Amino acid sequence: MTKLDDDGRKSLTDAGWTLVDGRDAVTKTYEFKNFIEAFGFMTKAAIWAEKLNHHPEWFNVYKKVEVTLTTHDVDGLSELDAKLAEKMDALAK
Ligand SMILES: C[C@H](O)[C@H](O)[C@H]1CNC2=NC(N)=NC(=O)C2=N1
Repeated sequence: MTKLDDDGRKSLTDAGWTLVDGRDAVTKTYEFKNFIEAFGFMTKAAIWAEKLNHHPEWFNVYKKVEVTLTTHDVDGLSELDAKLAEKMDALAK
């Protein structure tokens, strides 16, 4: 697996993901209507994460879910982060 190229990084930031300081990773905070919506999103995202064998770092408080994506295997962003980000954005709609 290789690191995500510049076009891939631009697509992520265009989609509202923010590059993390001091780390090759992106982050986004989703806010839902309530805890059930937030947890429903996490449940669906978890199934996709297993399917892709690529797992988010995330933190949930009530209706907010903070997600950070990076690939430990390449010590930075990879195509898998782009794929999971796209999936999560679709699930959060
Ligand atoms: C052995 C297994 O395939 C790896 O540990 C997978 C699992 N999930 C993963 N998730 C993430 N975010 N990065 C990885 O490098 C990664 N590697």
